[in-house]
This record gives sequence, C-alpha cells and structure tokens, in this order.
Amino acid sequence: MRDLAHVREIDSALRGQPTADLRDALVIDSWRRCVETYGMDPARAEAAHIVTEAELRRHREQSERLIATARSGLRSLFRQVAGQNYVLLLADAEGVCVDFFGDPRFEDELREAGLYLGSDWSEDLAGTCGVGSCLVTGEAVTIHQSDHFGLAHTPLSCTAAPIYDTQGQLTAVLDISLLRSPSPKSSQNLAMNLVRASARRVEMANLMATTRRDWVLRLSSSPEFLEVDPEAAVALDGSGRIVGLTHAAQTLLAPEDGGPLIGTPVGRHIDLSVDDLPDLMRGRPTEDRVIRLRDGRGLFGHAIAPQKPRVPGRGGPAQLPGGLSSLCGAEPVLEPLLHRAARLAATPVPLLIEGETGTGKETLARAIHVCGPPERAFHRLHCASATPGTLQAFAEARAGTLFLKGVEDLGPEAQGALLALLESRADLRPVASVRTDLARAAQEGTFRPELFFRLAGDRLRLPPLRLRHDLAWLIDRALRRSGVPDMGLSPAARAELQGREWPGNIRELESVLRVAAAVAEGRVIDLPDLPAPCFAARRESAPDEGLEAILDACGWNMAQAARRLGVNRSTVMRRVRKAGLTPPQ
Ligand SMILES: Nc1ncnc2c1ncn2[C@@H]1O[C@H](COP(=O)(O)OP(=O)(O)OP(=O)(O)O)[C@@H](O)[C@H]1O
Repeated sequence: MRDLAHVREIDSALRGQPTADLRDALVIDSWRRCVETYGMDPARAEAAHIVTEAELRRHREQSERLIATARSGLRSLFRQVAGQNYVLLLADAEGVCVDFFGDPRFEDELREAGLYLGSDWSEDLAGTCGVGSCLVTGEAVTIHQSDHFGLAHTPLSCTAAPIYDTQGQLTAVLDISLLRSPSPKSSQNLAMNLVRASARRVEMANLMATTRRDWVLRLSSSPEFLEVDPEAAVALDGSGRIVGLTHAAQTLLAPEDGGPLIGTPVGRHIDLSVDDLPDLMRGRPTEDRVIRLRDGRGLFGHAIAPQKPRVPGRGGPAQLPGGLSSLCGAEPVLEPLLHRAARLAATPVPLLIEGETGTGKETLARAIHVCGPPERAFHRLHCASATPGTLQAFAEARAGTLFLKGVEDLGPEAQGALLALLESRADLRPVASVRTDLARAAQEGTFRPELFFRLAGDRLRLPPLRLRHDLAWLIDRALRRSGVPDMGLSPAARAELQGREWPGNIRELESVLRVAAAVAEGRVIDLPDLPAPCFAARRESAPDEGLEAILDACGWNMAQAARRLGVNRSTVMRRVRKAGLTPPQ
C-alpha cells in the first residue's frame, strides 16, 4: 500500500501537482531525471548495485590519495556520531563507495542496503539518493526515506556533502546514512551540519597536502576559529596567483561575471598582495589580521608560508624558512644575515636588531618569531612610552617573544624595570630594535651596560636602503603593495628612485610609491608623479659609509651613485680616481 502511494506521488509530482510531503524541489528534479532521462520505473524495487572486486580495486586505487587524506576526518566524524547507528560512506566522483565506517554488528544489513564498500550510488543507477543527487547538483543534500526514488531505498535516510578538489572539480562525496530514522526530515539537520563541516575539513587537508610549495591563505569570519577551524582557503604561487582553493573559497570569492578564480591574481578578489602575506602569519594578533574582499566584506586571514625542502647541513645553500625568505632579493649583505637569523630563530638567544628608521627591524623581529617554536606569543613594547608600570604588566604575559621597539628610548627607571622583568621571566625572549649605537651609549653610561649585555645576545644590523643591492626588487615589491593593481614605472621614474638617498628607508619608499600610484593618471608612474624627497640629499656620505659601498650598491653606475651622494657625476669620478678604486671584475 505504501509502495503504491510512493509510485503515485512520483507520478503526480512529475505532472506538476503538489506532493503530500512538500518535497524539496531538488528531490522532484531528481525524480524527473530518473523517469525522463534514465528511463527508470519507480514501481520496480531494484536492490543495491555492488561493483565487482576488480572494479572496486580500480576505484580505490584511483582515489588512493583522497582516501588517505579523508580517513582521519571520517574517523573523527564517526566518533562524533558513535552509538547513533550512523554509517559513513566516502564515494568517488562516479558514485562508488571507496571507504566506509559502520558498526560491524549490522554488517549484513548494511551490505544488503548498499551502505557498504563497493556499492554504486550514481543517480542513473540507484535513482534519487544522497550520493547520486549530491554528485548531480554539486550541493549538500538530505534524501530522507521516501525522497528516495527506488522502493528498495525508502527506509534509508542519507545526508551527503560534496568534496571538491583544489581546482574546483567535484571529486568525492561524504555521506552519512541511517538504516532506520525518525520520520521528520528535520531530524537530519545536525547530520547535515556535521557532514558539511567534515567535507570542508577534508578539502582543507587536501589543499594543505598538495600545495606545500605555495602560500596558503586561510580565511575565517571569526577570529577565534581562524587558526583552528578556518572556513575557506586559497593557495597562491610566488606571484600571488591563485593555484588552488577550497569550495568555500570558490563561493566566497566568486567573481560576479562568473569568471574563473584559478590562475587569477588574488589582488583581483581580495585587497591584498603576495607581499602582505608575511604580515598575516602566526605571531601577529588575530584581530590585526583583517583583510577585505573587493566587495567590502571583512574577514580574518592566516597565511602559511611555503614549506621549502630542507637541505641538510649548515652553511650550505640552505633555503630560508618562509617568513624570512620574503625579506630580500639578491642582497649579499642580507642573505647571510637572514640565514644567521634563521638559525637563531629556534633558540632563546636575545637579539638586538640595529638599523636606521624604516629598514625593517620590526618586520625582521616578527619573521624570526614566526620561524621560532610554535604556540608562543609575540608581545610588542613601544619603548618611548614605556614606564615601569607597563613593563610590570608583562610579568604575567604568555611565554614568547618580547619585542622592544626603539629600546634606546627607554628611560632610566624603565630600564631597571626591564632588567628585573627579564631576570624573573626566562621564558620571555627579548628582541630589541635600535636606531642608534647602543653599545656606545652603554660605554658612555647613558644606557645601563648590564641591560645592554642582557639584550645583545647577538646583533643583527640591517643595511640602509641606499646600500642595498636589491633596491630594484624592493621597488617592484613596493609597487605591488602600492594599493593600485598592475601599476608600472617609467624608466625615468625608476632611475630617479634608484638614485635617491632614502633617509626613511623602506617606509619612505613605500610611501613615495603609494602617493605616486594614487596621483598617476594611467597605469604607469612617471617622473612628475613622484613626490619630492623629504630631505635634500646629503653633500657627503656618512663617515662610516665608504664611497665604494655606495658604488657597489649602484652596480658602479656613476650617475646613480652621484644622485645618492648628492654630488655631480664628475665629482664621483674624481673621488674614485683619488681613492684608487676600480670596478669589480
Ligand atoms: N624586507 C622588507 N621588504 C619589504 N618591505 C619591508 C621589509 N622590511 C620592512 N618592510 C616594510 O617597511 C616598513 C617599515 O618596516 P619596520 O617597521 O619593520 O621598520 P623599522 O626598522 O622597525 O622602523 P622604525 O625603526 O622606524 O620603527 C613597513 O611598512 C614594512 O612592511
């Protein structure tokens, strides 16, 4: 009698009449496909379709990697529903069950119902069902009891969510089913949430496993869940192009014109460039890691640096770990300094980072922290405004890095308080930045010598911009961060930038390019778009900076060196001859 009612309901639904149970539109669409496209008959109770052993082996081999990635997700989901008689199926893109978790006590019953390894749940074979309808619609579905087309399956309740690969192709389905269930369909709402969350985590794990050489940007609308259970993620290559993503990221970033995301620059969809990624790494407070989608929506971002292959041995051409690798181009002074920093990152050695304003001392301190032991906090103290009271507040702080910005500005009382704090908290690693000669201050007694020696475990000196060999690389990088996508530079403007003295260093360079990009009329910054230098160029180079160092940094381009020194070209030539300098061979 029930069977007859089911057949009648399908018949009348396909004739456009209202159904008794207010079926979901996707169920009726699927019924229609079953009858009109696959030529199925609802009156025939077809048993489950099981593929042969050999076919199952082939399906499992094809999905081997997915099965391995999904297994721990499936196991943890199975634990969550333990004792509630749910069975979990992982089906491949053809609808064949390639992995299975169920209660062995019901094995025979499950096998008979098709809730078992090797059962084929493709819609054109099994009719309307969780796996099949999910594969056709690409959406999570619950096919509850008489939603099923085939009479043999109407006792079941199946909730299924799609799993997409990193290129956005539907690759598998995660299904959670019951042999017997309460009659309201809403009883499966929790199952729907669980299976969706598990599918999202499997996609995330798959993205992490397959894009180890790329940046991964994880996204979440909640700062609390950003690091533990993010909602979406994209993988980016070194130039910031999207090379992989989870389905939630596809939905979140989908362009209005329906165009593709893979292969496009991330800056087209999020107000962000690849150079901003180090700022979104662990170590910075989650609340500071807000990013904006192009439509104005705000999200929290967590960037994970590419995992470089490890090169054994010290001192060889070892790769720098993620956070440190993005700090310089081809720069002979900085490269060894960053390798040294990488080795020190794992230790508790106190560090003094020296350099003029804007040379990147804080940026380096954060990168060292990120490359250090996990689960440690990064505390930042602005020393100019620090009092003994502010220092006292760190007595209870979480273990980690204590970054002392501008430590030379610490007043005498605060210096004493810092000494006391470091005495009592061996688990706070001081990393101080300093713009002046702190060693001399300690010698002259204007800075407490015992504090100096406590802070200067090792000293890392960042070169000023005018002495950097990778200025062209930094200019390109600052251009990408200028806030205007795809901005270029005219040769004249580039030559001018390469010749400037840059007393404000990288900060000044970034500011100049931001202004220039904003005022430029087209997509190319030209000479008149550049704001004038803040200070007039110095007449002489600083005494500790030789003429040779400036020439080296400019690749022995006399005109460039003359501009950086604020003298004319013939003066440079004269000084070169007088000093007996010759260009490197
Ligand atoms: N290696 C780098 N490559 C590109 N940009 C950098 C680099 N280091 C720093 N920057 C950028 O330069 C600016 C100044 O950096 P930072 O605040 O780290 O400098 P600082 O030396 O600590 O400055 P100050 O001494 O004035 O506090 C920031 O906008 C930062 O993003």
